[in-house]
Amino acid sequence: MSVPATPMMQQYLALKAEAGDCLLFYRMGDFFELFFDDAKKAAAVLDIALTSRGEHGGEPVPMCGVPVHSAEGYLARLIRAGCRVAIAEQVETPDEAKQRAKREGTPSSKALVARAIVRFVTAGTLTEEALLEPRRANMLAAVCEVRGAIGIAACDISTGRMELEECLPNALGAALARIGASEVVAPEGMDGAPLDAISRPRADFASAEGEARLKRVHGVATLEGMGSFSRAMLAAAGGLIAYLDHAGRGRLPLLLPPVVRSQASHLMMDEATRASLEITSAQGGGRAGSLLAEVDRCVTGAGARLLADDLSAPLAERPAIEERLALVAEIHRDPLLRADIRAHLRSIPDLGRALGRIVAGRGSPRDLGQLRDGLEEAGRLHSLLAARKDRPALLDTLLPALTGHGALTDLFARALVPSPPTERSQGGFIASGYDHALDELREMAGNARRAIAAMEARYRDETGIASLKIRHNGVLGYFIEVPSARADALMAPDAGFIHRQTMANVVRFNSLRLHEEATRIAEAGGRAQAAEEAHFEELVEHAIAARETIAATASALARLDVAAALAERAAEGGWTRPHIVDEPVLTITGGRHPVVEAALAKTGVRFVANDCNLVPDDRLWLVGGPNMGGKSTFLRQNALIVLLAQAGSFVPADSATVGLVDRLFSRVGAADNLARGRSTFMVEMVETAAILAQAGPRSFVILDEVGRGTSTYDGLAIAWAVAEAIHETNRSRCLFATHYHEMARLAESCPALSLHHVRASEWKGELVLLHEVARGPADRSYGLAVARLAGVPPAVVARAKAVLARLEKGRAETGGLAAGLGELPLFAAAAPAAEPPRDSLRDSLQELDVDALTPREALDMLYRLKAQAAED
Ligand SMILES: Nc1ncnc2c1ncn2[C@@H]1O[C@H](COP(=O)(O)OP(=O)(O)OP(=O)(O)O)[C@@H](O)[C@H]1O
Repeated sequence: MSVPATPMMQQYLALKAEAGDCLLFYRMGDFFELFFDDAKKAAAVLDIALTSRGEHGGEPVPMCGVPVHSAEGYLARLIRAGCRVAIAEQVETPDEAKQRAKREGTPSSKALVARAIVRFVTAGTLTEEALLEPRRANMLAAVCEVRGAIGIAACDISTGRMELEECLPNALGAALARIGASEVVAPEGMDGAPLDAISRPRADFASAEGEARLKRVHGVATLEGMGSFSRAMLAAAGGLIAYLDHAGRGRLPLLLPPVVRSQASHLMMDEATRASLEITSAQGGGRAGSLLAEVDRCVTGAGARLLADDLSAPLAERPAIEERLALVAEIHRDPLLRADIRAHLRSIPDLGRALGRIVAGRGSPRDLGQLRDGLEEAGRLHSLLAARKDRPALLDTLLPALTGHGALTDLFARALVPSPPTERSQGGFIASGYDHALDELREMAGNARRAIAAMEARYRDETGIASLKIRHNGVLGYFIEVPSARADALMAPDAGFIHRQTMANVVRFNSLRLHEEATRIAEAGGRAQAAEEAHFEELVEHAIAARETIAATASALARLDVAAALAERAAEGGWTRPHIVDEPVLTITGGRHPVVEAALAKTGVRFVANDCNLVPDDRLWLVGGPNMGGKSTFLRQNALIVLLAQAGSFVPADSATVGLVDRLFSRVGAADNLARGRSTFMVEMVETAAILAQAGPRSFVILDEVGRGTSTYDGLAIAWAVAEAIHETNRSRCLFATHYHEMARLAESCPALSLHHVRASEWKGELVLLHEVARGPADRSYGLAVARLAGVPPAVVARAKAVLARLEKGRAETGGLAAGLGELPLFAAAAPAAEPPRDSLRDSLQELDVDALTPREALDMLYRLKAQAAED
C-alpha cells in the first residue's frame, strides 16, 4: 500500500523535478537540506553526516544539511567536485503562508511555506567572491555547429567579458583548450561536443534567436555597431545567454558587448602543444611550475587574468605585438615610473568583479565603495601618465579609459562612508550629510540611545543598585538587568518595572520609559534602514548605467598592470626586447628557459644560456647528445621565447629576432609523457600526424624524441621520415631532439638541416653534462654514464658495457644501423611509396622481436628496405 506523500514531500519532489540533475538545496529555516540520492552524494563529497528524516514510500528518506550562513563554503566544494546545485529558497514567511492558507481555506496549521528555485549555481555561473579565484578568469563556453562551422561563445560572467569565435570542427579542441572553460554547454545531440558538455535544448541555439537575445541584452536595434558576427557565432551566443537566463532564473549577469576573436590574428597552438609547454598550468595540473606562474608579477587580479589570456593566445600580427612591446619597453626603461604605476595599481580593487556582482544583483555597499576607490585611483593614475611626453601609442589608447568618472565618483564619495560594510541589511553605509532626512532619523535614534544611557544612570540612583545595566539583545530588545539578589526591589508592584525574564544570576525587566525610547530607536532605525536601502538601489542604478565605461576602465587598468608586470619581470631577469620580423627566422643569443632557470637558481645552480639560429637555408636543427644533457630544455626555451615575444613580452635572452610564427607545435616523445598518463605510442603518432598536416613555412615546430615510444627500428624509421617530411614538405622552422645517432646522416641529403648536440664530457671517469648546445653531431650517447650517475648498480653497468661493446662491434662490421639510409631517395621522391606493400620491412619488424635482432639481421632488413624503396 502506498502512503501518500506529505505536502512537504510533494513540494520537494516538484522542485527536484525542476532541478533535474542538479543537487537540490531545499531551504528549511536556517538550513539547506538535501534528500534521497542528493543527500548521499553531498554527504560523501562534503564529508558530513548522512541521516534520515521521515519516510517516503515506506522507506526512510536519506537526508543531510548545511547551515545557510556557511553555505558558500559547501557550495564551493560541491562545484569543485563537479556538481551543479539548484537553490530552492522560501519565498514567503511562515506568517504569509498562514494568511495564504486562511484565504485558500486550508487549516493554517498545515500551511506550507512556498518555495521556489531562485538560482542554479554551476562552475561557469559563479559571481561570489568567495567561490572565485582572484587571479583566474572563470569561463563559461557555449558551442554549436551551423552548416559545418563551429560557433563558440565564451564569457566570464564575473566581469562580463564575452568573446565570439568561429572555427572548423577539427579546431574545436584547440579553441576550448585555450579558453579553459570551467563549464561548456552544447545543443543536445551535437556531434563532436566535448564529453563533459551540458546538453541544452537545440532551440536555444537558433542563430536568429541568438541575434535577438544579443540585441535585447544590449538594448540595441542592430548589432552592426558591435562588429560582424557569423551565424554560428550568433547561435552560440544565443545558447550561452539562454543558459545564463536559465541558471539565473531570469536575472542575467553582467554581459559586455561581445568581441570577435579572429583565428588569423593569433598564434595557433593545439591542446597537446599547450600541455607540453606548460603555459598556464604545469604537468601536475596546478599553476605552480607553469610559464604563467614564472612570469606573473601582476599586482592586481584583473592583470593576472589578462596575462593568462595573453599567454594562452599570443598574437600573430606585428603591429599589435609592437604596440604591446613599446609600452613594456617604456615602463622598463623608467624604473621610477614602473614603481609609481605599480603602487597605484596595488591599491585598486577588482573593479570588474565588483561591477559583476552589482549587476548580478549580489552587490554590497562594499562593492560600491570599491568602484568609488578604484575609479578615483584610476583618475590619479591618469594624471600621472598624461603628464608624460612621447607616450607609446598603446598608452594613448588606454589613457581616456582611465578618466571621466568624475560625476559617479563624486556621487559615491558624497553618498558612502569611507569603508562601507559587506552587509547591507545592517545599514550605516550612507555617509552623513548626504540625506538630511536620514541624518534626522539617525539623530533621533541617537538621542534615544543617549536617553537610554542617561536612564541607566538615573535608575542606578533611584534603586541604589550600582550594578544595574540597560542591555540589548535580539530576543528581548532593550531591558534592565540586575543581579538576582537585588531583584526584589524591582519586583515590587509599585516600582514601575515589568518582569521579563529570570536567569541563573540575573533578572531582567522592562519599564514604560525604556519601552518608549526603545520604540523610538526601532522606528527611527527602521525608517533609516529603508532610506539607506533606497539610496543603495539608486547608487546601484548609477553603477549599472555606467557599466560599459567602468568595464573599459577595468580592462585598461589590467592592460597597464600586465605591461608593468612584464617590465618588472624583464628587469628582474635581465630580459630583452625581441625584434619581430616577417622573415621566417629565429635568431636567439644567450637564450634561457625561464622556468628551469628559476628552479635552478633556487638551488644555486647557474643556467647555461644557449644560442639558436634558424634561417631559411638552415631551418631544421637536429639536436643530439646524452640524456639529461638539456635537449628538452633547449627546445622548449626557444618555443617559450617565441610565445612570450608574440604575447608582447620581453624574453629571457641576450638578443632575439623572432620571425612571426603562425602556428606553434610542440611534441614530446611518448616516454616523456608518462606523467600525463598519455604514454601510448598511438597518441604520439596522432599528434605527429597533426603537425605534418598543419605546419607550414611560417610555423615553428619542436619535436622531442618523437618515435622513442616504440622499438628502435620503428622509432628510427619514423623519426627519420618525420624529419624529412618537415624539411621537404612543411618547410617549418624546427628543432628536433633525438638520441638516434643514425639520423645524423640526414644532413647529407637535407640541405637546410644541420646537426647540433648538447655537450658532455667525461672527467676522471665521471660524466659531466655541460648543457651547452654546439654545432656538429653528438659523438656518443653516454647512456651508460647517465645510468651510473643515476645509481644503477656497478655490476649492471659493467654488464651493459660488455653488451654495448658487442653491439658496437657488430655495428662497425656491418656499417652501422643506418648504413644505406643515406642513399634512400629523399622524402619527396619517396612519397608515392608512402603506403608500403604488406610484406614491407616495417611489417616484418613489427612481427619480429626487433630488440632481439643481431646487428647483422638488422642490416639485412635495412638492405631490403632500401631495395624496396628503389623498386617503388
Ligand atoms: N641550459 C641548462 N643549464 C643548466 N642546467 C640545465 C640546462 N638544461 C638542462 N639543465 C638541467 O638538466 C636537466 C635535464 O634537462 P633536459 O630534460 O632538457 O635533458 P634531455 O637532454 O632532454 O634529457 P632526456 O634525453 O633524458 O629527456 C634539467 O632538469 C636541468 O636541471
